[in-house]
Amino acid sequence: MAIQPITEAILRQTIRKRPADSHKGTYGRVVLIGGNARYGGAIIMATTAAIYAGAGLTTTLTDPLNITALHARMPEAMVVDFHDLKLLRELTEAANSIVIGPGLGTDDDSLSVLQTVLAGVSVDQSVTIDGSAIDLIASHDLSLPQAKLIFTPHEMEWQRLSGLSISQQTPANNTRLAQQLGGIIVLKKHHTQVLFEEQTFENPGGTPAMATGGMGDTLAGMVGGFTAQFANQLNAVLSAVFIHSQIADDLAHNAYVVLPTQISEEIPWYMKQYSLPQS
Ligand SMILES: NC(=O)C1=CN([C@@H]2O[C@H](COP(=O)(O)OP(=O)(O)OC[C@H]3O[C@@H](n4cnc5c(N)ncnc54)[C@H](O)[C@@H]3O)[C@@H](O)[C@H]2O)[C@@H](O)CC1
Ligand SMILES: Nc1ncnc2c1ncn2[C@@H]1O[C@H](COP(=O)(O)OP(=O)(O)O)[C@@H](O)[C@H]1O
Ligand SMILES: [Mg+2]
Repeated sequence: MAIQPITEAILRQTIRKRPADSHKGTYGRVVLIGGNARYGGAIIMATTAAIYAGAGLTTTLTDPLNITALHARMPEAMVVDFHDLKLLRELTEAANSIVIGPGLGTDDDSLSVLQTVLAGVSVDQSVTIDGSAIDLIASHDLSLPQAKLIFTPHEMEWQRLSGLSISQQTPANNTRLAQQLGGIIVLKKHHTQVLFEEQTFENPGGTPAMATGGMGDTLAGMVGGFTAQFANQLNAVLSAVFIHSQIADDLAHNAYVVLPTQISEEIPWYMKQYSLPQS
């Protein structure tokens, strides 16, 4: 099947005016898990993006070293030590949308956290698997749960997960491996592709001004926020991918580099535009 562009029509269908008679419970409970002692910034950026993307309630499970920093930046988030596996399991089970992996790391503690999360998720939950969580699944050949799975690998992570070297990552090979894996695959690169069943979508936007650590962590948080709010999971993912790079392209008109946290701050303004009736 031909590769389809992600269009603004998909965003207008997805990001709708909020009903007046609604509350934070209406817009989803997102749980984000990641940020070890070395990569605290990754989970702070993912959490920031989920909140700016409109998640109703956001809880982050991370290394205790990151708790003060995260609270200082985003008091909207609830924050818990991810070493408490009992609480991790309880909070994960109560979420609509789970994001695991930004800055999680790949040591034994990170593996226990990931295994606890994967063991506790159910079919109705959206689970976004990013960064270190992709690497751990690939290196330990972990079995995947029945859930609405979304993988967000860059090309190197896709190589580890699929076994396809970057030069072998052709549309036909990617589709075959994506179908074997199941779920939605966001293959991040210049002109990111989103693969779902037999369909492949391509993001028309994106700029090398985005090549800064934390840009993918920000996308993962946006995907968490959008999948928690918007029922059609594929459209939620496509909308997150599109807006993420659209903001960057707009900022890059006048800036040589765009920071991930700058993207997050712009998300609500862009969502508003897509929610308005077309004149
Ligand atoms: N501030 C922070 O705490 C940050 C933490 N990070 C976390 O660090 C962990 C390791 O992730 P990394 O991605 O750095 O490490 P990886 O070792 O998985 O991949 C990075 C390398 O892959 C190669 N590569 C090839 N094609 C690529 C593509 N299309 N896009 C990106 N890289 C490509 C690049 O040479 C790059 O050095 C993740 O958990 C991630 O979330 C990163 O997000 C960076 C920022
Ligand atoms: N040259 C580029 N063109 C378009 N998008 C880019 C470019 N460089 C990076 N990006 C985007 O930035 C993000 C990088 O993701 P990732 O490598 O996971 O970052 P990190 O793990 O550091 O947060 C992806 O969404 C990718 O599409
Ligand atoms: Mg990444």
